[in-house]
Formats: sequence, structure tokens, C-alpha cells
Amino acid sequence: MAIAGLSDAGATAERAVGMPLRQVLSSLHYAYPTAVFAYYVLTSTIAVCTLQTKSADRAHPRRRAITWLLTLVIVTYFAQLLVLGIQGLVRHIFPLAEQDTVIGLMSSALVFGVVLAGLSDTANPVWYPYMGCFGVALVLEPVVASLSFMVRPNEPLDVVGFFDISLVATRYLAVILALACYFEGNRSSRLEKGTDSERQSLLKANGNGHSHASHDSDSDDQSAATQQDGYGGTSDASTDSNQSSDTDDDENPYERRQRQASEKMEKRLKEKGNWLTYAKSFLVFFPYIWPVNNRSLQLRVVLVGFCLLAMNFLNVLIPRQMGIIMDSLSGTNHRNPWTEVLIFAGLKLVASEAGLSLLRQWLWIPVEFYSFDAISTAAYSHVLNLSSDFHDSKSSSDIMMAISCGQSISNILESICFRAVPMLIDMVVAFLYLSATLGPYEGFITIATAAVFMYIATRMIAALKTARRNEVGSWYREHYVRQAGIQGWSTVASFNQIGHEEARYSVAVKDRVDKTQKVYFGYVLAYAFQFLVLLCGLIAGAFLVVYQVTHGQATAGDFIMLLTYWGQLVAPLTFFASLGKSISRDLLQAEQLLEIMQTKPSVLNKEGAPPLRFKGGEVRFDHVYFSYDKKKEILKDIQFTAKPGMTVAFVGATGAGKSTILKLLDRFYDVTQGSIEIDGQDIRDVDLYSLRAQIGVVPQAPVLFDDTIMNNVRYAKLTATDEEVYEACKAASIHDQILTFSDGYQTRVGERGVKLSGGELQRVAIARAILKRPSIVLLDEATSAVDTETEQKIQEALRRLCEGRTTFIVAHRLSTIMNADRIIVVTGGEIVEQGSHEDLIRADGKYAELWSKQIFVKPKDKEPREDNNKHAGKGRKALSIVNDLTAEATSSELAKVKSPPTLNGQANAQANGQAKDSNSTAEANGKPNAQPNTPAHKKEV
Ligand SMILES: Nc1ncnc2c1ncn2[C@@H]1O[C@H](COP(=O)(O)OP(=O)(O)OP(=O)(O)O)[C@@H](O)[C@H]1O
Repeated sequence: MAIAGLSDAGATAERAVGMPLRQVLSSLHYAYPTAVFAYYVLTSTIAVCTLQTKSADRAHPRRRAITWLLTLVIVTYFAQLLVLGIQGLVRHIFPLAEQDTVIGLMSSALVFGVVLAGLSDTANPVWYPYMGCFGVALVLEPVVASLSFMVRPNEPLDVVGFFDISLVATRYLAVILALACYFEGNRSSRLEKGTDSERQSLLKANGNGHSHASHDSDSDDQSAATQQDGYGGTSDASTDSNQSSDTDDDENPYERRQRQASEKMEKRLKEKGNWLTYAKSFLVFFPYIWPVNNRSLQLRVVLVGFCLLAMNFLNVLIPRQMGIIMDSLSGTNHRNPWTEVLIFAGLKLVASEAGLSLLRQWLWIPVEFYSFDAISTAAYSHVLNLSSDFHDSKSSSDIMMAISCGQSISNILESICFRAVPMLIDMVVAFLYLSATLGPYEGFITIATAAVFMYIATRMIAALKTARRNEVGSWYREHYVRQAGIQGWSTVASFNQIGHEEARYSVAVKDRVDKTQKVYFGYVLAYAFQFLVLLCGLIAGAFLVVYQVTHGQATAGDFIMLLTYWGQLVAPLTFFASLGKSISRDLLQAEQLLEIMQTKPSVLNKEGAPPLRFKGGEVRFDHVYFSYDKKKEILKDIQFTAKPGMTVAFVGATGAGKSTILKLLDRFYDVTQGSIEIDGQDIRDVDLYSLRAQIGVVPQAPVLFDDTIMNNVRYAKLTATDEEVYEACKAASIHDQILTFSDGYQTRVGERGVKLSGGELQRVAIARAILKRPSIVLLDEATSAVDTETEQKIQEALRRLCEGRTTFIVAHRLSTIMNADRIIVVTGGEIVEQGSHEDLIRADGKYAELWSKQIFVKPKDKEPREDNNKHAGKGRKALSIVNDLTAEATSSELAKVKSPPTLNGQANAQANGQAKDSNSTAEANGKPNAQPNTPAHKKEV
């Protein structure tokens, strides 16, 4: 940069050399810092966008030295400015040097300050943006210095001149040293790496497979190196996420969610390779954000854009108008103050909440709600159309939260389009306008103040991170104590611990209040500092204008214009400081929704698939294999055929895979291998909805909606009349009981049907299935012991439901098992036996063993426990088989078990593990193996 002292009294300098050289120097004074800044911003953006900052995994051994050298570069600029200032004071000349020289020095100090801030904030930086800046300095510094020397007046150098030259030389030396440090550090780091890898133990140093770099220099670098884990802590944001990814013991649910979301985001970023392709994945939301098929909404968006530009324009016009009024009042200009005030009032009105702002909102609100509506419905519909694997693996609260996150996508766009972009335009306009009206110093002061403000504001917000974390933690603790006390009130009361709970809560509240106060105070302090910076900028700018006014270079109106303009810039600046944080929060939330939207259903409804043609309901499992996670095989080589109208019961130990067989038939999952056919049609090749229309399911723990009984039953067929519902309920033996409820069919059943007893719940579920009139029935039988009368009613209801329909039951009651036409014994995902009850008893195999155990262990004479199943949620099952036989039936069956009848050859073969083969043979002959029991032949037990 210029040798300031040498170029003082620039007027005389021009006499010494030709004008062109002076002009080149003047341009360089502006171009040099601009070039450094442009290079730094451009390369840093590329580094961030291409994720190089994330993968920079090794601290540079000379980072600290380079930072100090950069600081020295900045100090030399300030020293030159100081020299100029002192000289000016001594000689009473202001400004002492040419304007471009001073602006050049100040801008260079500012630009290298920005570079220094970036370097100090980053533990493991990507170096080319920084080294490139030194490179530009290496080339341009000597050029500027030589030119300055050439344009200097032909006078001998004084002490100040020598001091100035030494400052420039020091700076140049610092630049060379910084570059040398960088290359030397790289070389020694490479050597070290080689030695490291020779010395490295065979075991990885840490879980992430990174060995910690050992450095010969500062401990900061060491600690920075230890922070890295693939996504090295290269910036505040990534360092934060790395730290938080250590699963903390006292991590609260909010933090856990945030951590998981940011881990997902990092993972996706890594997969995508750079920010641009990452951002592109959000294009799935484009049709929901941009009203693709709605011209009028599109027009509104365009008009909103015009409103924003007009606002930018008004932000200049209003302060300008204030200045004009002031000048017209003081007589500096010859305008009519009345007219000017009227113009001012008009401008204010247009810029007010009743003007452009109102128009913008009016234009924007329908667009905003369009996106909210479109995203929410699309997300909900997408989730409903996803398959069982998705719903089984996600917690419902997470899914619901993700769906409601649609808003965050429009928030991001709004923040960028309506706030960030207008704010940037405002800043550029302010810089240009103030430079044009009050000179480049004023423009520089504005930009410098904005830069320092941003830096301080973002640093202070980041510094509050721990305090905020503590606050959220204390909030959760308070919530937990309160919830525990209220939910467990009866325990608290019966153990006389009310006093204890009160004390606990009071401590929790105090703690939360304390932590919240700290955060509040932190924010207040941060704001105070931010406003101090702004005030300093304003005072500097105001002093400059006062100087100009007193020297006749500006008017009093200009002063008023500046004050008004500053007032207008404060609010967007404050907002901009927290923009990064709010965008990253919205991005994390949007990421969760994006993940869902990108999930494809694993069970696909083939396009153009024909509907299932039902021809009686023959179901055939053909060498079916299945695995939930593609690792552990749950079902192996399942094959059987159920003839139309047949009842097939699955028995076996818990976890054997019985319910999974039912899930496959209803296509909640697709088989991994083999096929399932209904009436000769592979269920994957028919329309999914037509398949499910033919199947009625009664789950073990039915879930009802928090609605009336009428609506719950009618859910099976929304067009059903009340009469049809009554009929279904009668068939399910629940009608009379419903009529005894206070509101009859209009009684609300509570959340998940909690207000109904287990027996009632089951029968409502059966009524629902009956109303559907399915062709195939899937029944995961409940095991809860209910009183005899209720049980009879349930059995009766089930009998009506299954009558004449192919039925598959995961059987938990001995009576059901015995009544089935075919019993299939499943062990470890394989069919080990199948046949009728009599045959399997005779075969004396696995089934006979299971049967004899149950008949002894669970006699019928138990207390009725109708409510057992009441709160059974998804996946909560009573797992044993219930002996619901009458005393007489039990003893007669026991007699059979104790002395099984003579085995016939066929049954014996099955019991000896040949069930599948013999089964295939029997099927080939068109009849089930063992002795088939048609519904007409059901045994009376
Ligand atoms: N959604 C799922 N994801 C992964 N594994 C599952 C899932 N559902 C069940 N499993 C596993 O599959 C196996 C078979 O489960 P299934 O529910 O079919 O057994 P089951 O014989 O019906 O048992 P029970 O009589 O206890 O209900 C079990 O090991 C279970 O842990």
C-alpha cells in the first residue's frame, strides 16, 4: 500500500510526475483492497460450498505464526494512518494525504481485518483463500510502493518518510514470512505425516479412525486437531455440531433432536459433496413453494419483488428528503419547505405500514399460505403413503414434528428474499449514496461499521451458546419434575411426599430462572455492545459531516440526512446478525422434512396394476422368505395353501414370525423371496387398494380413534348407513352393550379407545371388520383373559366374522387352535408341523408338546380380567397361550395327550419334520394334508 508520508502534500507531487502515473496509483489504492476482498470472499465461498472447509482435517503447524504476521500487516496500516493523523495535527492540514491514499489504507486495514477474523475463527482452515490474499499483497505492495515513490515530490526524505518506508517494508516482510511459514509448515507437516504413519500403532487412535496430529507448535492447534472427527471443527458451526455429537449424559430431548438433525444434515452434505448439490435436494419442495399452476399467485410474487425494490429506493429518498427540508428551512436551497414537507409526508406514508408494507403483505399472504397448505398436505399425504417399515422405525412424534416443519422452508426463503437480499441492497446503496453525496470517507465509515458490527454481533451470539444450552436443560428439568409430580400424584400423596415434591419443584424453578436470567443478561450485554459499535460509527460519520459543513463542503441538510439514514440502517443490521442462526435452525428442521419426502415407499403399488379378482379366497404362500432389515431372516421357506373358506391357525413361540406372516399377506411388507398368491394372482401384481379391500384385520390391540363408537365402526365403510353399523355391531355381540352407554353410539371412546374395556374394544374392532365384509380375515387373537360371558360373546362374534371366509389366526386360545382347519406350527421362522389338531396330537411332535404344556399350566378357572388389554399399545402383547377350555374338555384333551391314539403313517411323517414335503403332496392332490376340517366339521370343545 501507499507510502503515506511520501505522498503527503499530494498537490505538489502531481507537479513532479505526469498525471497518468498519479491516476494509476489512485486507482490502485482502491483496487488493491477491493481485489483482496473479492478474492477472499470468492475463494472462501467456493471452499464452503464445496465442503473443503469440512474436510480440512489437519491443523497447520504454523497457523499461529501466520496469524501474528497477518496482525502485523494490519498494525502497519494503522501505524501509517496514525502517522498521517499526527502529521496532519502538527501541520494543521486535514486530510494530509490524498483521499485515495487514506481510503486505501483504511480499506486495506479493514479487509485484512476481515481475513484475520476468518483465520482466527477457524481451527483448521482451508488455506488458499488466506494465502491468495498474501499472494495479492506480494504482487501489489511493491507496485503501489514504487508508484508512491515515483510520484513523491522531489525532496529529501525526512524522519517521517523513513518511518513510513520502514512500515511498508515491515509489512512486505510480514507478507513474505507468512507465505514462507505456510510452505515450510506444509513441508514439515508432510514429513511428520510420513514419520507418523511409520510410527503409528496398528490400532486407530480414536473411534473415528483419525490419529491425532502431533504438532511442534501451539497447543491451540493441538486442541483444534483433537476436535476433528471427519468433519473437522473448521468453523463455529461445525465445531458446535462436533462437540454436540458427543452423546452427552445430560443431553435433554431438545438437544438430542438438534444433534440428531445436525448429524443427519452433515451426513447428507457429505453424500452430496457440496452445498450446491445439497441445496438442490431441496428442489423437491419447489412445486409447493412456487405456485406452479397459478398465474395470479406468480404475479403476486413478482409484484412483491417490486415492492421490495421500491422499499430500497424509499430508504434513500426519505433521509434525502429530510435533508432537503432542513436546507429549505435554513435557506441553503430555494425550495418551498411546505412542498418538501408534503413530499416527505407522502414518502413516509408510502414507506409506512399503511403503504408499501400493507401492499406487500396483501400480495404475499396468499402466496405464503399457498406454500404452507401445499407443503403440509403433501408431507402428510406422503407419510400416509409410506410403508410399514418407515412407520415402524420412526416415532410418531418425530414424524408429526417433521410434517409441521413445512413452515421452516418458507421461513428460509422469506429470510433470504425479504430480509437478507433487501438488506444487502440497502448496504450497497448506502455505501454508494453516502460516498457520492458526502465523499468516500463516509461510505467507508458505513461499510466498516457494518462489518465490525456483524463480527461482534455473531461472536457474541456464539458466545452465549453454553448459557442457552444450560437454560434449555434447566427448562427440561423443571418440566420433568412438574410432570412427574402431577402424573404420579397418587404415589406422591400416598407416600406423603408432597412436601418433598414441592421442594424439588421450587429448586428446579429457581435453577431455570437463574439460567434464564443469565441468558437474558447475556443478550442485553450483546445488544449493548452492538449498539456501541453503531454509535461509534455514527459519531465518526457525524464528525466527518460536521467537518464538511464547517468547511462548506456539505450542508446542514446533509447532516440530518446522515442521521436519518443511520437510524434506518440499524434495524436490518441487527436482524442480519442473527440471520445465520435462524436460517441454520430452519434448515435443520427442513432437513427432517426433506428426509421424509425423499423416503420412497418400499411396498409399491405397481402402476396400472389390475384389481384383485376374487374367486373364493385361495391363499398360497410359495417358498416365502422374509427379512425386515435384509440381515436377519425372519421367515424361511414358508409354503402352504389355504383353500377358500378354510381357517388356518398359526401357533408357536413368541417371536417365531406368526404375525409377520399376516403382515405379508396384507402387504404391509413385501416378501424378500418367493411369492404370495390369492386366487392365483401374485399380490404384488394387483392393485394394492383392491387387495386391502378384500382383507379384514382384527389386530390384537385394536386402535380406535378418539371419536364416537358410531364413527369408529363406520370407518371400515364410510358410506355405511346407521342401520348397517347396528347390524355389524349386533353381529359382533356389542350392540346391546353400546345401548347401555350414556350416549349410546355417540359415546366417545377416548384416545386409542381407552374408555372401553378390553372385551368391548375387541368387539368394536370385530364389528368394524364385519362391516367391511372382507373376503379374507386376518386375526391376531388377543390373549387377555376375560370373563366367561364376554369370551363367549367374542368367540361368537369371531365365528360370524370368519364364517365362510378364508381366515388366518395368530392363535392364542386353545379353543381357537382346536377349531382351526389347519394348524401351522412356526418355530424360528420355519414351518415345523402342520395339520389338524387331532393329527398333530397323534404325531406327538412340537405341537403336542406345546399343547400339553399349556393345558396343564393355564387352567380356565381364573379371575375375570376384562381390562387386561385395555391399555395395550402397539407391540404390547400378552404372549402366552390361554387355556380357555371347559373343565370337561380339558380333562378329555388331557386324556388324549397322556395316551395319544395310535399314530397313522401320514401324521407320523409330518411330526418327524417332513411336514412341508407331505404338505406339498397333499396340496398337489387338491386337499390339505392330515385330516382336513371344513368349517362344517368344526369340533365342539
Ligand atoms: N417391524 C419390525 N422390524 C424389525 N423386526 C421386527 C419387526 N416386527 C417384528 N420383528 C421381529 O420379527 C420377529 C418375528 O416377529 P413376529 O411379530 O412375527 O413374531 P410372532 O411370532 O408374531 O410373536 P408374538 O407371538 O410374540 O407376537 C421377531 O424377532 C421380531 O423381533
